[in-house]
Amino acid sequence: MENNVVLSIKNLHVHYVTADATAKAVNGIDIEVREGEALGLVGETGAGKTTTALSVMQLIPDPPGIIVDGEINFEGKNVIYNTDRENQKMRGNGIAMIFQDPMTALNPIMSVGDQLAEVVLTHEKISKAEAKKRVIDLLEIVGVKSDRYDDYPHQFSGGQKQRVVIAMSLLCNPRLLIADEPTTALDVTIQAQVLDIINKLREQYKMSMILITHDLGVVAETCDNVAIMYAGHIVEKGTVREVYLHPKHPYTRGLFDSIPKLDDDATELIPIEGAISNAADLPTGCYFHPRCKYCQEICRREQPPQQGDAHKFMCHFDLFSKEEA
Ligand SMILES: Nc1ncnc2c1ncn2[C@@H]1O[C@H](COP(=O)(O)OP(=O)(O)OP(=O)(O)O)[C@@H](O)[C@H]1O
Ligand code: NI
Repeated sequence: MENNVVLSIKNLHVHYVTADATAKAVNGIDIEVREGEALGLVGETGAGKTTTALSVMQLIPDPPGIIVDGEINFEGKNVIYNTDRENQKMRGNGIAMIFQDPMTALNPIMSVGDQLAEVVLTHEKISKAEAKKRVIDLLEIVGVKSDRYDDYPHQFSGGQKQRVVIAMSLLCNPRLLIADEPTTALDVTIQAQVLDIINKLREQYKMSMILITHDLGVVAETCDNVAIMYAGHIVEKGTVREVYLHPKHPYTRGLFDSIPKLDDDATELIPIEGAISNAADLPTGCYFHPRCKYCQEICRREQPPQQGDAHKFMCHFDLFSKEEA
């Protein structure tokens, strides 16, 4: 693998095609994730974050979803051409995904211990006793006591369920964890605990991670790099430090301006003025232009180029570098 790149997405385009509309959910994004790196993927609702994650997992519902163009290379292999069997293997011990709602991952009519053991047994040739031991050990690590092995999902609180799901996603030592708003459904105090667990395990297992969230504070605490997504584009990306200290895209600026203080608890994004564009009816030129207070004629006409090297942004202008100098 070149430079320890675990995941490399190139020029990915994903549409949802229905009888009366084509929603252009992802419109040519590039993402790279290295060994051990945590990348935050941030953007308002409808930006295309989950679609990106599902594309990597090869779980886009088809129909209506279609990967129209691009590459998704995981450990050097384009997963778009995977067979079902290869996908199963990849989801077994290559990439794991944690969904926002833990119940999508848990079977309500099977005890938690049994379903986790089953995950291990379908992917590895080990004995039932060994599988059970692995499950109990991992449940302990995420803070679920072993005497809950035979309990059913409905007997767990929301936070406990999400711990179980985290344990489940790590059973087969994935190289990449995709966490899609893993704490949104939880109380604030529980959120911090769950993030702590994810962080510790990530270090312990040297996992890479893509963390999808609306919460810029969570990204600051958890991630090395950040990608800001808007209407199916990555409009800005770089190290958390660079992007937070020197945001270069008007949209990123807007996101930070909408937060009272970064060290405040209220880091949830407050929507900036105007609504995100309808993916089935995207504007001409720069997709952000209808909401941009710096909009010029060229922005209505032409899609902006990518600027920058390590810190990239997609804009016709470089509006904020001067004021910093
Ligand atoms: N199954 C589907 N059929 C049709 N359109 C869809 C489908 N799933 C998503 N879309 C559309 O694709 C676009 C991107 O949706 P996606 O769920 O990827 O956004 P997101 O960034 O994850 O948003 P959120 O923060 O709300 O989870 C939206 O316009 C959405 O309406
Ligand atoms: Ni989503």
